Amino acid sequence: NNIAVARKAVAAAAASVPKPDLIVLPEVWNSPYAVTAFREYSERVPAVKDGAEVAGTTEGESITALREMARDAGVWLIGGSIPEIEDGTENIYNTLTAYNPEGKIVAKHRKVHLFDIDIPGRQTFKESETLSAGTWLTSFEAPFGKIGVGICYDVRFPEMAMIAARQGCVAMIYPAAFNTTTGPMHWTLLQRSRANDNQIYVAMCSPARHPGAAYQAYGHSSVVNPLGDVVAEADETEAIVYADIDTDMLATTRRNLPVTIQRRFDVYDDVSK
Ligand SMILES: NC(=O)CCC(=O)C(=O)O
Repeated sequence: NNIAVARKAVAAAAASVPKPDLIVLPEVWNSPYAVTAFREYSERVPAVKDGAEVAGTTEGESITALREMARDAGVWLIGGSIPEIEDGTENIYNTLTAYNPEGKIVAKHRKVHLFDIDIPGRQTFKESETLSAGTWLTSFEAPFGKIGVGICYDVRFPEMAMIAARQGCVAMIYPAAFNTTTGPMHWTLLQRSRANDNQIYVAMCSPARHPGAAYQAYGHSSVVNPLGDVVAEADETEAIVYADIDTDMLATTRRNLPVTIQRRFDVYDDVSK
């Protein structure tokens, strides 16, 4: 089943030399990516406050498995996302959890921007038919730098990445599942845009394409550096991609092209007005 596949992939990534500090899984890896499946595959996810789990909350089997994967491999893990069912409201969210090498949850993000699009004859999807939207932005501190997270369609909203960069994040990481219509159009462009605008690393991790699936994932997990160069990219088949987060390279980019300190917030009006 999918938990066994994820376990094997995390163990394989962790066994590579040099051993990675951080491993990332894709969006909705424990369920078909279908609005009709989210409730059936949903699980409880512990609450997280100020980077620590709130004691006494329950969790489903995928969360328990993700803890074990992080702990067994001794790595930081962004555990992709799974459908979450919320205690009390029974609302469903598309929820990401991140773990430290002790298997403790350090961040919980609910997809803020729901994927509701209609490109006639090509791609129609309406997450809001069964999902509710998250209401907060999420980042966590790790020894290799502060990491901001979003989920898939969140990458289209530049404000999220800009806020993360301004709060000191060195990377934005998005578990994602674009499709064969919007993937070729925008998958790479969006990552390069978020990276170049903010001079940070940007990574997106996708499920591999599955010929039998109703939703054809684009694949192409990739990593883009602060100059906007693609430094690692898979194709549409199952793969593990590796890249370094080089904070010296990030600093050099910002020194050579100092846009991060040249912004004119005294001239820009508040974009939300
Ligand atoms: N799962 C998603 O949010 C898909 C987003 C997508 O394909 C896009 O084009 O944006």
